[in-house]
Formats: sequence, C-alpha cells, structure tokens
Amino acid sequence: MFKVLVSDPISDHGIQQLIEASDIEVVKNTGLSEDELVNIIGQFDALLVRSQTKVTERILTAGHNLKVVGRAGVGVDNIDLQAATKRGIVVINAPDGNTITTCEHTFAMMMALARHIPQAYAKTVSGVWDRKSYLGVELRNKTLGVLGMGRIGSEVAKRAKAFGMDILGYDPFLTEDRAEKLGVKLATVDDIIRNADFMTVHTPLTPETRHMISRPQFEVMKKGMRIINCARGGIIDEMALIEAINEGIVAGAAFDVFEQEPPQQDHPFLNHPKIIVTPHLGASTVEAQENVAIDVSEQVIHILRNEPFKNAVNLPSVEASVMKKLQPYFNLGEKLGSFVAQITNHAIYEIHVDYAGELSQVDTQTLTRYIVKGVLSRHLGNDVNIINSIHLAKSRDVNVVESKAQLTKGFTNLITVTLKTQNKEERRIAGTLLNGYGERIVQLDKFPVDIAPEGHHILISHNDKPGIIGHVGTMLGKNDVNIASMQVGRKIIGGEAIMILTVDKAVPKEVLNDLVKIEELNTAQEIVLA
Ligand SMILES: NC(=O)C1=CN([C@@H]2O[C@H](COP(=O)(O)OP(=O)(O)OC[C@H]3O[C@@H](n4cnc5c(N)ncnc54)[C@H](O)[C@@H]3O)[C@@H](O)[C@H]2O)C=CC1
Ligand SMILES: O=C(O)C(=O)COP(=O)(O)O
Repeated sequence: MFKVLVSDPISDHGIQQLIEASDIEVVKNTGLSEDELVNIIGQFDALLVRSQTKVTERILTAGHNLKVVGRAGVGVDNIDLQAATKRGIVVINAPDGNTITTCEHTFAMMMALARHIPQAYAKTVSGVWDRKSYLGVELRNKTLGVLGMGRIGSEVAKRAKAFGMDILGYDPFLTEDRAEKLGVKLATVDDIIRNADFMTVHTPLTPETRHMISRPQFEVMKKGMRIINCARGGIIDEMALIEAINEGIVAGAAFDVFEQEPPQQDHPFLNHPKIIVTPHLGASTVEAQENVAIDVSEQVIHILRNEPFKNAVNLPSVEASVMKKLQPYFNLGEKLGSFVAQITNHAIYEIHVDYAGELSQVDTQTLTRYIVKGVLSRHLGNDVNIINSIHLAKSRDVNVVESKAQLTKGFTNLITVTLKTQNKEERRIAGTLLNGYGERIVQLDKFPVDIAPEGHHILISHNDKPGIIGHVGTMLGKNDVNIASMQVGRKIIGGEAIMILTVDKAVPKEVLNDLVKIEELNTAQEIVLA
C-alpha cells in the first residue's frame, strides 16, 4: 500500500482518484511545521503540496520512502529541487491547470488598479461617499508590457487585445512568428520600461528574474506606469517600487505575491494608498484547484505504479512524439549499462553513449539517464534511478558523454555504450531492438554476438580451440546448471574468443572457479540482468 501525504489545502474532488485507488492511502494533514513534517514524512511514498509547504532538504532527507513530490500548481520554488534530484525523488507539477484562472486574476488586478476599486470600496463601506478621489484611467489605447510570454503571459496578452490595448511582449523564447500570431509587438525589457502604461510580469523567479525591475529600471521608466505582479514576489524589487511610487514614477501597483509570504504586518505595501494586494490568490478558483489536483494526482498514481508519467520538473522535458520513440529502448538501455558495468573491473571515468540510426535524430537525454542508471546500479543498487543517475555520475567525477552517428551496422537503431576507466580498460557493448525479436545485445567489446538481455548469463573468455564448448557444457551439467542458449564470438579461427551462456538460474561461485580450470579457458564471470 502506498501512502500519500497531502500537506496543503488541495481540492478533495481533484484528488478523488487518489482517494479511490485501492493501492493508495491518502492522509490529509495541513499546516504542519518543518519539524512536524520531518517526523512523519518517513512513512510516505508521495507528498502533495501547493505553495505553503516549504519542501526543504531536511524534509526530503527524512523522506526515505519518498518517490515523488507533487506540486498542485506551477511554481516549484518552495521545493528544494536539487535536494530532491540528489535523492532520486521526482518532482512533478501541474503547469496547465491554473493558467486561465491566474490570467483572469491578473486582469481583475489590472482593472482594480485602473479604477481604484479596493480603495473606493473600503471608503464607501466606511460610510464616506467620495467620488472625486478615485478618478481612474481606461485600458483602451494604453500600452501593456508583458514580461514573460509563457502560458499565463500569452493569455493575458490575448485578453488585453479585446480591451483595445497595444501589447509589447518580452520573453527570451518569444519568436517574431509567435508574437505576430498573438498580436503582440516583440520588445525588449527596456522598450517596455520606457513605453508601457501598464506592465505585468509572468516569469518564474530565477536568479535572472530576481529584481529584474529595480532602481535602474525605475529611473528610466515611463512616468505614471501601473505595475502588476501575479507571478512571484521578488521579480520586482519591493523597496525600489515603494520609492518609485513615492517619487511619482509609478502611479500604482497590484501585487498578489510577495518576497516573503505572508508579508510582515508592517510591510510597506499593506497600507500604501496606491498599492492593492491579494494573498497569493492567483490560482484560487474552484476550477483551477480541481484541474491542478486532478493533473497531479494522475501523475502521482503513474509514478507510484511505475508507469510512464509527465510534467517532471527535475527531468529533461521531452516532447510526447520523441518520448514515444525513446520509450521502447528504456529497458534495453538500462540492461546495456548494467551488463557493461558488470564486466568492467576498474574505476570508470567516462560513460560514452553513441546513438546511431533513427535515435541519432532525436533528443536522447532521457534514454541516457536509463543507461547511466544501469551502469551505476552495479554499485549503487536501488539508490540510483533516472532522476538522480546523471547527478550521481557527476558527483563521482564520471563524465557522461553522448554522441550521434549515422553508421548503424545494418540495424535501424544502435546504442553503443563504452565505459572508459582510469587503467585504460575500455569495455563496450551495443544493442538494438530487432523487429520481431525484441531487445538484443549485438556486440560485446570487439565481438559480434546475439543475446537477449535478460536473466543469468556466464561470460567466458577463452582461446578458440576445439573441445572447450563440450567441457563447459559437461561441467555445468554436472552442477545442475541448465543452459538455455549459447553464443560464441570470435574474430579469427583459433584466436581470442568469448562464449556467452544464458542459464536458467544463478551460478554458484565454485562452479565459476571450476570453469577457469579448464585448459584454454581464461575467465568465467556471471552477469545478472534483473
Ligand atoms: N499568483 C499565483 O497564484 C500563480 C502564479 N503563477 C506564477 O506565474 C508565473 C508564470 O507561470 P506560467 O505562465 O504558467 O509559466 P510559463 O513557464 O508558461 O511561463 C514563464 C515564461 O517566463 C519566461 N521567462 C523566463 N525568464 C525570463 C526573463 N528573464 N525575462 C522574460 N521572460 C522570462 C519563460 O521563457 C516562460 O515563457 C510563474 O512564476 C508561476 O509560478 C502561476 C500560477 C498561479
Ligand atoms: O501555481 C503557482 O505557481 C501558484 O503560485 C499557485 O500557488 P497556490 O497553489 O495557490 O499556493
């Protein structure tokens, strides 16, 4: 039975499928402190959060059963991604479910800002009928600058057009074509600062976006600008903004998010007449909360059941069409890595993976993670998975190098894994998927072979002399080791050769020791491909 902890308020309706799953127990316990979480997290396989729970390294370390942290929303800045990756815990989010809701909140804020709605409301309900203090501005014919034209920024731009606004958009990934389709003029941050009447930010908080609007930007800003932040506290420098408002550069600001949440009671935004605030409500609608909870629950179930999943934040993102091409190779890749690692005797400094054929045309990073997992699992066992395999290799000074080649040696696809060691030992394995035959190992070091990569194998190196095969067969028979198949690889008659036997069960050490006593037989080793 898997145990899932829900530590923030997440829609019950949205997590229904988790609640109903017969192999999953859901525990809802919100508002816990870090210490309280550290104490209980060890029992759980999955943790579901929104933005309140700070998923720290301490919590992740204590979560020795944790396989996944699911974020019912977009931003994962409350989760220590590095620590999760190090521990092989997959972090997933629900990037699409709250886009429209947050876009609509941004609009609500923009209109409230243009017409002083919160201030006017407060005055009216206090009994004062004040019509002259709240002269507003129209949105029509105003220029809106959008910083960050991702999901939310793009939706804001679309709606702003309906309001008759001119839109300047900046995003490092915004192309002319896409800008044109959205009816947005491609701009720089500087264009926006100097020309916009309203500016809204929709980027994540990164080292690059932290304080991207600060004193130097306010100094050259168009006078009277109104600023909205429904993305992340810290993108706009809060103290520099207060100064700019007090100096008359900025006419007003609407903030849903803060550098520290909740802000201190004496935070200057909380009683400023020109600043309106909401308590991080961007994603808080019935619809969005259901959407994100459904999305994240679905993926958590997949992860717990070891099924393919999407929206992993600490894995390279791969298009569905590419994933479809890669997926059939995951098991083969891991087995190739595992096999070649078992025959390598010295410390590895490089794992070189070469993709030939169709695989050379696609982004193979995810497949490489499986291969590296296979290699490292020889010594790290279950501590390695595809989330942390690259990290674990790097932290052991093992380079992971990918190359792409067209030469497939007659196969549609060929994966060649070479392990290089400090002692100049270099071991190589190659495999492919053969139509109708499935996964095959087709090369081992310099020898062409044909082996199904599963179960128990004995790898023998010997000199190509008559009678050896017979000796080996007899000795294994005597020890009750049944041979399922046998492959012999050699380059020249009478030269160095290898024999790979697939056997039905584990081979006792003594039998391997006896095998090497056979004349002309050099080494005998068991390879296990689980
Ligand atoms: N207030 C709330 O409750 C909510 C806040 N958010 C936040 O809104 C923000 C945007 O969310 P989405 O649109 O879903 O994300 P997204 O990933 O679709 O878009 C973010 C965009 O920012 C761009 N970007 C990154 N660095 C940039 C830079 N230096 N300058 C300009 N653009 C840059 C990216 O290229 C990307 O296109 C995130 O920070 C998210 O956490 C999202 C949902 C609810
Ligand atoms: O999805 C996001 O990035 C949000 O900021 C929403 O946060 P919340 O789930 O409402 O705590």
